[in-house]
Amino acid sequence: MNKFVMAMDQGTTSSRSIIFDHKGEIISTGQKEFKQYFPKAGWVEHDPIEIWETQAEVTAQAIRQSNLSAKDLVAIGITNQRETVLVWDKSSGEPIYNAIVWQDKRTSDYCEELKTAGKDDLIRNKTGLLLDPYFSGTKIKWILDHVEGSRDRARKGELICGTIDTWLVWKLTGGEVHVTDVSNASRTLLYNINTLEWDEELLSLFEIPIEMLPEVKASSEVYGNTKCEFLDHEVPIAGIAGDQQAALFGQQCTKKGMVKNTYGTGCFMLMNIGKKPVISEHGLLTTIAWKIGDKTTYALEGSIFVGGAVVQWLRDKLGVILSSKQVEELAGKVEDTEGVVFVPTFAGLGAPYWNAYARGTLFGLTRNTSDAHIARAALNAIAYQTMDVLEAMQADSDLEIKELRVDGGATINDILMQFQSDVLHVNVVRPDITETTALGAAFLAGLAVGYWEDTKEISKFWKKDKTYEPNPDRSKVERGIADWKHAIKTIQFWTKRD
Ligand SMILES: Nc1ncnc2c1ncn2[C@@H]1O[C@H](COP(=O)(O)OP(=O)(O)O)[C@@H](O)[C@H]1O
Ligand SMILES: O=P(O)(O)OC[C@H](O)CO
Repeated sequence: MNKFVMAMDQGTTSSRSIIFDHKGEIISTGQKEFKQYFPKAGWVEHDPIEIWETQAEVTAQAIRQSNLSAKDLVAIGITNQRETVLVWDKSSGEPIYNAIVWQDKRTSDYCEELKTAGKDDLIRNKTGLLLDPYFSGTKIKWILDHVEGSRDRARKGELICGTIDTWLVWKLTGGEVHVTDVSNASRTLLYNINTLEWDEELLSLFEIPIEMLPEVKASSEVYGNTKCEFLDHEVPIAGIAGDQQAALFGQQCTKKGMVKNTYGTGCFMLMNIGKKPVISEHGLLTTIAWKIGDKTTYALEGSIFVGGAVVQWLRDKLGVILSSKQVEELAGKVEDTEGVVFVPTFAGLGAPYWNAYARGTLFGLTRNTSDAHIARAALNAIAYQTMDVLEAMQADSDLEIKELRVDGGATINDILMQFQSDVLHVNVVRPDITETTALGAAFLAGLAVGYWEDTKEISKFWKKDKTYEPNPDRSKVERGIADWKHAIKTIQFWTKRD
């Protein structure tokens, strides 16, 4: 078939557009990093215009590179960094404030207030989430509280809001379509995952006018056609999913009990739990994986805020490596960390501990500690955090996980992947195409327009690249795990709330 599907993958650090063929293989890719803004300690913002412009640029780039035109695309699927949210003027299209990013902690104190007021259970039962600044709801409230007159304007329907999928669809359709999908809505703290509706009680709690929210749709359907100059032909936008849910779909974890972990800026482990939500008792989130037709699939999720970002920190702040790739060479200079434990909680502790105030800490330094030990400890920390989440997931689901499918930028690192398998004592399997997030969005879009018939057809495209098998000798790894658990307890103890 001489037609193709494009996925737009708007991530935390870069915008990507990828064209796939009918076999799910990559034809071309455009990618561009954009600026991160850190206006205060714990605050993270993106410029929505830069997000849109980089996405437009990489889309044009991917089309150019493939020698195709927009006419050759049957559909576009959108996948996005989740929870990051913005508010904009409906008539002018101007954002009224920067997008507040998922990593941003400015609403920590407000979340604590709500916890003290006993709102945890209400939130958990309706949304599957927790009171943490990670999610969009308190960020929207912050914008409405701080941009003068904005709440009134929102009530009058002059201002609208959305996560990044909503912003991109709105821009792509020339301001005509204001929608999101269930997977993104389920990250806002405002969406009831049982009734599949915006929840009035929560909207009133956060003082967010319903008029400003997008319409919530399935993850695989035609939302509208593109109307923008860099695409010389109208293309249906036919798939939307948050990036971690898209990766679950791209990894073909379509059966209950299947699990994937994505190693990007953060790490996100998701388990397909089937057609009914299960509320976690071990610090995980319940979220909507996707909705296809009238069938909603749910997932349990463990969100780790700092994954590959610790490698960026070694590169950009510590300066011990020049590129992320070099971390493997540096860490490979030593056999182990010599007792150094690095807990890189630069953005608070996520699952399963949830402590928004925790900050990064290095333990066990000696006169012999070198940059190589710290680099190795940084990689180990990614694996240990994943272990904590997997333990919680096994406890919640009563399932023993035998295989972990992995993807994302950091899975290229053999030291990390082998250590991950050793620590978890399960096979870690990396697929041929590690761009599973984009692939998942492409699948959702292609299914909606009949490019692929059903999930059975696309399941054939998942191919294994490499399996990392655990080392049977666990003596050394057990010692490291004990040190890690001790470090996590110490961090919780040390954390100050001023
Ligand atoms: N060889 C490597 N070893 C470990 N981490 C790496 C390596 N190469 C890239 N990374 C990390 O992977 C992340 C980028 O992965 P990606 O999937 O593109 O993330 P995102 O979608 O969050 O932007 C960065 O945080 C980077 O530091
Ligand atoms: O952009 P990523 O890949 O770092 O993903 C971010 C997550 O969606 C945050 O929940």
